[in-house]
Amino acid sequence: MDHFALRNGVLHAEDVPLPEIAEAVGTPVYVYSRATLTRHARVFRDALSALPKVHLAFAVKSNPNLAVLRVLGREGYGADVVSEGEMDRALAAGIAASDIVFSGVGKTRRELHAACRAGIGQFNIESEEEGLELSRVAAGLGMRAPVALRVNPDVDAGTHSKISTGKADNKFGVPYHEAAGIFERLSALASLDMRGLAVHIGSQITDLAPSRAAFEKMGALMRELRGRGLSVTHMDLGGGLGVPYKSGEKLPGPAEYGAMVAEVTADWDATIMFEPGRVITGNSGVLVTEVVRVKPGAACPFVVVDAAMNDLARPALYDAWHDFVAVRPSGERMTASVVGPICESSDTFATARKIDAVAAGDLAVFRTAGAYGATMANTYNSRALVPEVMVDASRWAIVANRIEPATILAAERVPEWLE
Ligand SMILES: Cc1ncc(COP(=O)(O)O)c(C=O)c1O
Ligand SMILES: N[C@@H](CCCC[NH3+])C(=O)O
Repeated sequence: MDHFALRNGVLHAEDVPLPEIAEAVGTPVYVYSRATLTRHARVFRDALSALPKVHLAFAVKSNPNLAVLRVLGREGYGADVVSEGEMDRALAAGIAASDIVFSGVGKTRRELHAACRAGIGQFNIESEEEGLELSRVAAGLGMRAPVALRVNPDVDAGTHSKISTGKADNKFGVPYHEAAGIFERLSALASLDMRGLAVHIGSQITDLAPSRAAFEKMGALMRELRGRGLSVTHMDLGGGLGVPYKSGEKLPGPAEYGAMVAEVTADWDATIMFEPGRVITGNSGVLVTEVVRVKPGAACPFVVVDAAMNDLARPALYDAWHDFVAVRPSGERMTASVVGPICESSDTFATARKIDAVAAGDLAVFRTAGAYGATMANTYNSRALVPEVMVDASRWAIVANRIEPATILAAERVPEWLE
C-alpha cells in the first residue's frame, strides 16, 4: 500500500494533502510517512522470521532524522552507525547502546573511546590496525570490546560503482584470504571479544545472486574459524537490499531476500545481524518542490524547480532516477528536463523525460527520497538546509527545521586582520 497517493486529484501523505504542508513550511521540504516506515520495518522483520536469532540495526546514514530513529527504535530496531554523531543520534532516539553496531573504515581514536564508554553492542572493525587500536582503547577503560571483523569478499554487487563496497579494490573490510589469520591474531587480545564476522557488499542491490555469493563465502570463513577452535557467534550480513525507484519496477523484495538468507544460513548456528537502510526508509519519503518556471530548451523545455542537487544529491552523484510527479496532476503529459537552480549542469533531476505536465507555481514531488535524501543535503550556493516533516495519519509535524542561509552566515567570522 502506498501512503503517498492521490485523493480527489491531490497527492497526499497518508491523510494530509501535500499542499497543506508546502503552504505552511515552504518548499523544498522532505515529507516522511510514519505508516510507511512502520510497515517497512515490520515487513523486513517478518521476512526474516524463519531465522532463529536475528538482530536488526537500522543503517542510520540512510535517514538519521531523530523522529525516524524514534519510530524504528520503537519497532525494536537497533542502529548501525558510522560516526560518533550517528551514535549520539541513535542514543538520543532511545535506542539502547547494546543494540548499536559501529561500522566504518575510519573510526577515530576519539570515536572508539566514546563508543566503548557508551557500551555499544558491537564494533565492526575493518582492519587489523583498527583492532589493535580498539584493544588499546578498551584496555585503557578496563573493558572488553565486542567485535566483528568486516571482511571484503571480493564480490561485485552489480550496483553503481560509487556505492559498491565488496570488491577487492574497495576500501572496505579486510581481504578475504587474510581474514582468518587476522581474526585469530586479534582473538588473542584480552581486551577484544572477537565474536563474529561482518560483510556488506554495496547499496541498492537489485539482484540477490551477489549477496548469496558473499554470504556463502562468509559461511565458509566462519566454518574455517570454528575449525581453528575459535568461537563465532554473530554473523552480520549488512544492508544493501535495493528498492524500486521507477513506478512498475519489479525487484526482489524482503521476502525473497529473507528466503535466500534462511537457505544460506540454515546450519550457521549464529545470531544473524542485518543493517538495512534504504529498504526501510527509501519509499517512506518524498521531496516536495515548487516549479519556479518552465523555460524553453534546445530539445525540450526545462522545468526549473526550487529543489536542487544540494537538497537531493543522488541524481547528480549517481545518475539516480527519482520519479517526478505533479501534486495536482491534470492528466496532461509533457517531455521535459527537470533541473534545479544551482549553477552547474549536474543539477539535473531528469533529462528529456515524459512527466506530468506542470507550470510555474505548481507543486510536484520526487518520490522515493526517504533514504540518502535529507541526510546528504548541504548548503551549496548558500541555499537553506532543507526542512523535514513527518506525517502520521491526519497529523503532521516539522521534524527538522529549515536552516536559513542567514543562520549559517551568522556562524562565520571575518578576523580583524582581514579588516
Ligand atoms: C556498513 C553498511 N551497512 C549498511 C548500509 C546500509 O545500506 P542500505 O541502505 O543499502 O541498506 C551501508 C550502506 O551501504 C553500509 O555501508
Ligand atoms: N548514498 C548512496 C548510498 C550509500 C550507501 C552507504 N554505504 C545512495 O544514495 O544511493
